[in-house]
Amino acid sequence: KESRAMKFQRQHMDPDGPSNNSNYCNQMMRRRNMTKGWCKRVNTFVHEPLVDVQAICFQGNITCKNGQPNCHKSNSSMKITDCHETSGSKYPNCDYQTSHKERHIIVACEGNPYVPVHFHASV
Ligand SMILES: Nc1ncnc2c1ncn2[C@@H]1O[C@H](C(=O)NS(=O)(=O)C[C@H]2[C@@H](O)[C@H](n3ccc(=O)[nH]c3=O)O[C@@H]2CO)[C@@H](O)[C@H]1O
Repeated sequence: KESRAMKFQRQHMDPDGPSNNSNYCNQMMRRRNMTKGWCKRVNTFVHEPLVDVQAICFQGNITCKNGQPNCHKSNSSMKITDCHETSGSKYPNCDYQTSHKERHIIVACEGNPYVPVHFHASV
């Protein structure tokens, strides 16, 4: 069974990306298994080293939108790609808009070791 930490890495980590093509999201959403059963509507990939994203758990602690106390905001902005399902997207042909950005990211952390388990938002 996939751990929540590994699920976070599968869904959100791409240190070597992004290849600058507009098809990045269509490729990566399939490759990372987020188009099975339904098209995941929104997903962000982070293009920073895993250790830098794991370090966020020890940076700015903030309350999550859902009231949980275990969210953390990155000190610095990070290279990310936001994937948003297009209006024309129809399962199983999931279609995404690819947007490369630099943003501070907010993750939720859990466990021992205390690691990211949920991508909350980018600001
Ligand atoms: N405090 C917590 N502590 C620990 N765990 C917590 C906590 N809170 C939730 N979980 C858990 O996380 C799991 C999960 O999948 N939550 S999810 O909201 O659906 C994920 C969102 C995110 O993947 C994506 N998104 C969204 C925005 C964006 O910019 N970029 C972007 O990628 O869209 C998804 C839907 O929004 C679920 O098991 C929930 O229990």
